[in-house]
Amino acid sequence: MSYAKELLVAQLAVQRAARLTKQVFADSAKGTVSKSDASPVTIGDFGAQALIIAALKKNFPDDEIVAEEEAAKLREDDSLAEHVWNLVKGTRLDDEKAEKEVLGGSVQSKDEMLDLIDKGDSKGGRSGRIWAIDPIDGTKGFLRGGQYAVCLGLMVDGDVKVGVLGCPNLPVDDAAELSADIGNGEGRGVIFSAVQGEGATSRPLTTGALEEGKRIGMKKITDLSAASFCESVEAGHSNQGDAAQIAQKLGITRPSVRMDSQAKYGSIARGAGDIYLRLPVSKTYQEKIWDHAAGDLIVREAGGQVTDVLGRRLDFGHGRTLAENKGVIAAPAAVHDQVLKVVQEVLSV
Ligand SMILES: Nc1ncnc2c1ncn2[C@@H]1O[C@H](COP(=O)(O)O)[C@@H](OP(=O)(O)O)[C@H]1O
Ligand SMILES: [Mg+2]
Ligand SMILES: [Mg+2]
Ligand SMILES: [Mg+2]
Repeated sequence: MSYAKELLVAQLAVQRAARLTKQVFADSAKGTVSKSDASPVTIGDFGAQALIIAALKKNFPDDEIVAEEEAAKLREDDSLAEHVWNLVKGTRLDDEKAEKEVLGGSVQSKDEMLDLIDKGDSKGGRSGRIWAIDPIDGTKGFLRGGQYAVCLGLMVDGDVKVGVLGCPNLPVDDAAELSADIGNGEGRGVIFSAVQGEGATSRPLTTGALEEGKRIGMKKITDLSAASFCESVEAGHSNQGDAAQIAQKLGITRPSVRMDSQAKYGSIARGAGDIYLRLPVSKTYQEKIWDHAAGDLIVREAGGQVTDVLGRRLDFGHGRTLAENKGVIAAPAAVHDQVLKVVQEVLSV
């Protein structure tokens, strides 16, 4: 199997980071601060990013990393940094051997943690090995008590080769009904993974990475009117009015399931939902590569097709953003063209 070591490290790194985010999710104080674009970041985002980068630097010291967060806010506020440091030093896998031998054990000091967080500052691009990290995707969902995902992808020369999504609040059961609810938390926590050319799998977030995942696949739909749509919860992230018109034109009567984060990609990849639409809300917003790299590969390896609203494949080689794409349409390969056509009619593109 290709990229076996990368996959193992990525799965374990996501699993460990998700232990940290789950702890923050359960705590009432999430240490939220506002970023320059007014979006939120929490101690969970910082801590998870530090742990993932520590594991990547130990195993692949020469690889570049594009990660969402930076340590500046923590360097300005020592009590916030201390809070994150307590989480980081207290989080390890149960499997001691995997923790030490694969992930490289704990981070040594608060300063090392801050430096690690800042190692995610690569400009990205089309050459070499570059990891994309979203330590908590769907931070707003995370704060609301909804879905969120810990996301990691490896790109080689601009192409996503390995994708891992840890979704602590999705059901383990691939056959569970599509819903954004998190219930009482029982039976929850799943990792979706894919390696290019080798299919996509899911397995419980809590078991060791040595356990084989189960193959997942998109649902085979012939009648689009019976399809279910997945969309963002946040109206500011995707145009919900346009999506409603598209659904209507396709004859879809079921209401969209609104779910935060790349949990949407994972959900359609395992056939719990059918179509994920992310429709541009502004002319200027550029999607970030860490919001899509893992999900794009997982859906394509599960039998789906992912393009932007102009029908172009997502291009991860343009730096930290998907500068040459607008919006996202992810659907089973057999019906993607049909969906794209209606999207273009409604958006007049
Ligand atoms: N105006 C906008 N349009 C599209 N996506 C946006 C956006 N503003 C923020 N986002 C992104 O939407 C992501 C969440 O996606 P979703 O809406 O599917 O839950 C955020 O990830 P983070 O939560 O990691 O910051 C953020 O990067
Ligand atoms: Mg964010
Ligand atoms: Mg994100
Ligand atoms: Mg994030």
